[in-house]
Amino acid sequence: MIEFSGIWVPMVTPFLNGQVDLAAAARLAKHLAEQGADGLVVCGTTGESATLSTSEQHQLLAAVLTAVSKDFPVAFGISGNNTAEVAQAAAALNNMPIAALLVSAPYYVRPSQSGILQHFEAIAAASHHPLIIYNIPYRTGVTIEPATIKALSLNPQFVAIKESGGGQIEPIYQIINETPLKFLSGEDHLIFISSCMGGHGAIAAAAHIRPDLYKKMLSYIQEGNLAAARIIDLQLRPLIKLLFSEPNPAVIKAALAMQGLIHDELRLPMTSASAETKSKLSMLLAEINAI
Ligand SMILES: O=C(O)C1=N[C@H](C(=O)O)C[C@H](O)C1
Repeated sequence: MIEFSGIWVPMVTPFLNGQVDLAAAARLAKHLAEQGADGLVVCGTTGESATLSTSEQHQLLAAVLTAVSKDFPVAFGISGNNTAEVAQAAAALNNMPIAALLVSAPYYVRPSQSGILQHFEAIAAASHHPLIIYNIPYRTGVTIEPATIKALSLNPQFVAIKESGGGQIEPIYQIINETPLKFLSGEDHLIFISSCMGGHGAIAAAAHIRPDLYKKMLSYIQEGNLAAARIIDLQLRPLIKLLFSEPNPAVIKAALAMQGLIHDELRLPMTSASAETKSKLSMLLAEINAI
């Protein structure tokens, strides 16, 4: 039984000379599992999935699934703004041993809440996998309102939500208290707060670096030791801020390159972090013993 809780890492996609670096992806997946991540997401936002062909996405998924143990959960991100195509893409993954699909709202076209509901229902009908709803309005252009999330949660195929709603507290309360969904923060700087509110963890790109610290913070919160959890939160906060100071995943890739895990390469239109950010980054990584 997969627990959709704890600290999941939406993996970057390593590149080498313009190609997906499958060996580095496998190495990174293994490293994150050994460092204590509770699960991985392949082809999330951080995975630059918008620049990957379907065949590259599937090869990447296969490389990651082969690198980790059979019972280690790996979710896969799908998105799109043509419901029939996204449902077809979901159905194509029905035989893959993945833990769940992470599905964002249709981007760019700004549908009504009824359209969003029907989009998710069509994907659920096409898929044999559990689904994680991904609410990220600053990227898609549309918010999945709490009422829509509640309606979707009546279908047990929807198991969790990754909430990146910009930090408004009221929807977080409503989702945690009025739906059976596992609440996973998609706002890395709000993991402490949302977990104190009853959230179940996070899908956090920042947790590429020292996932063990995020897990420790979460278990202190669950034990009611808020003072100890706050110390970790305060320790992580400057790094989280820097990791998102340039378009993600530039700074995270720079950090992983400093750790010797991947090459510091992105696909256009994404670009590498600036030299100034990299010099601040090496200091902050050293402070938390990450390099
Ligand atoms: O890929 C993800 O999943 C995440 N992406 C977010 C973003 O870049 O918008 C950040 C979050 O940590 C997880």
